[in-house]
Amino acid sequence: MAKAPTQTRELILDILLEILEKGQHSHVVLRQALEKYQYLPKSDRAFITRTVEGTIERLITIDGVLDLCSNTKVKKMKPVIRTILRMSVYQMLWMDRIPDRAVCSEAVNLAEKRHFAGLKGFVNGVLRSVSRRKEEFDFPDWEKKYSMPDWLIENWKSQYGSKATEQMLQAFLAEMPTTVRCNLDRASLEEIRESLEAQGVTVTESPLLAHALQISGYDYLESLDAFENGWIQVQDASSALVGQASGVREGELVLDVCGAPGGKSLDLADRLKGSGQVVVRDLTESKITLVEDNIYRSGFTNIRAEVWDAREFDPEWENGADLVLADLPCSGLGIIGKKPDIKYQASPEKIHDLAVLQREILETVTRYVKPGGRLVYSTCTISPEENEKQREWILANFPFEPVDLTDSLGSVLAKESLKDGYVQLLPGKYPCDGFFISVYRRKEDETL
Ligand SMILES: C[S@@+](CC[C@H](N)C(=O)[O-])C[C@H]1O[C@@H](n2cnc3c(N)ncnc32)[C@H](O)[C@@H]1O
Repeated sequence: MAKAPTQTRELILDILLEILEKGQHSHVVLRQALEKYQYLPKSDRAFITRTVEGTIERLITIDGVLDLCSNTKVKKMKPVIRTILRMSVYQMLWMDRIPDRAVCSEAVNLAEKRHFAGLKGFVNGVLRSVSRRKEEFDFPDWEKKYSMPDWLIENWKSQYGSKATEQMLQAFLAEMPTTVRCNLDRASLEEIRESLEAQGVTVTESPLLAHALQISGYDYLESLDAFENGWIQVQDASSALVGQASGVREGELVLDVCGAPGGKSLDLADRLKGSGQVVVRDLTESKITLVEDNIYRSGFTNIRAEVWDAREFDPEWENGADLVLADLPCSGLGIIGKKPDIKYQASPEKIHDLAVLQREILETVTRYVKPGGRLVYSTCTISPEENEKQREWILANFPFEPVDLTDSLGSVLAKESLKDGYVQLLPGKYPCDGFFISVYRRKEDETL
C-alpha cells in the first residue's frame, strides 16, 4: 500500500475520534466519510477503510501494546493523542508495507497539526518503543490476543466450549469477502459474474448458497453495474439461509415485521417468483425509504413497504399471513466481524432489554400467522437469551410447533438441531456471520 498523504490520515483521525470518543457507529461514520470523499483515489479510500476498521477491531490489543510502551496509560492520554497512537500502532503491527518510521513521522505531524506540538516527543518516543518491542506483544490471554471483552469470551466458553469460542474469535478477525445474493430474475449467475469481473472485482462462489457470490477487491459497491442494474443485493449467506429455511411457496402472503433495509424480504419476494405478496414493515420513514430504494432497484412488483411499529397490534393482519418473518432487533454479536464496535458497546443489560423487546414484538406478531402458517424468528446474534431461550418461550406459550429444517438446510449445515426447527450458526464453524434461525408452524386447531 502506497504512503497515504497527511490529509488522508487526518480524515482517519477525525473518523476514529467520532467513533471511539463520541460513541458513533463505525459503519455509519465510515460510510458518510467515504460518500463525502468519493473523489479520493481508490488506494486512499481503501487505506481509510482498513485503518479505521482495523484500529477498532484490534483496539484492546492496541491499548495493551500502548500500556506496555508508554508511562502514561491509554486511559489517561488526551483523546487526540491516544487516537493518533492507536491508529499508528495498527499500521505498524498489521500493515506490513508501511515502514515504521513513516508511520512515526506522520503521527508526529498529526500531533503538531492538531495543536499538540508539545507532545511530539511523547508520540515519537512511544511509537519508537512499539517499533523496537514488537516481539513482546504475543499476549497469551484471549482478551488482548483477540481484542474481545472478557465477559463475552467467558459467556461463549460456557455456552459453546473453548474450542468453538477460539474458532469464533479467530473468525471475527479474519478478512471475509462480501456476499451478494443474485437476483436471477434479472440476469443469470454467469452474466452477473462476467459483469463484476469486467469491473475488476474478484468473484468466487458462495460455499453455502447456489444463488450467491462472494466478492472482493472493489472500491465502491454502489458504482458497480451489477448493483446499479439491481442484479445483486448485499446479504450475508447466513441471512439468505433464512429465506431458504422459511419454505416460502409461490402465491403466499408474507409479512416481514422488522424488515429494513429489506435483505430478507427481497429474497422472499424473489423466491415467490413474481407471485404472492411481501409486505415489509419498519419503525421509521427513513428505514422504509431504504427498503423502497432496494425494491425499486430490484424491479420486483410483489413487494411493498410501510411504516408500522411491530409492538402495536394490527387487527387487519390477524390470522392473515401465510408466513410472518420476525427478524428482530438484537445485540448483533454475530456480526462483530463486520461491525467491530458492537463488541465494545454490548452489555448484559442491553442483551436483557433486547430480549424483553423481542418478546413484546413476538407476543403481537404471532397473532398474524394463519392456522397452518409459519413463523420465522431470526437474529444476527449468538446469545442464548435472545435465541434458544426465546425459542423455548415461543413453544411454551403459543400454539406453534417446530418445522423440521433438515430438507431445507441439511445439505449445507450440520444436522444436529435442524429437526427441532432451529440452527445457531457460529462464525468459524461456518463461513458466514453468527446467526440464529428458527421456524415454527401454527397448529391448525388451537387459538392463540
Ligand atoms: C435485524 S434488522 C432487520 C434486517 C432485515 N430483516 C434485513 O434482512 O434487511 C431489525 C430492524 O428492526 C427495526 N425495528 C426495531 N424496532 C422496531 C419496531 N418496534 N417496529 C418495527 N421495526 C423495528 C429496526 O429499525 C431494524 O431495521
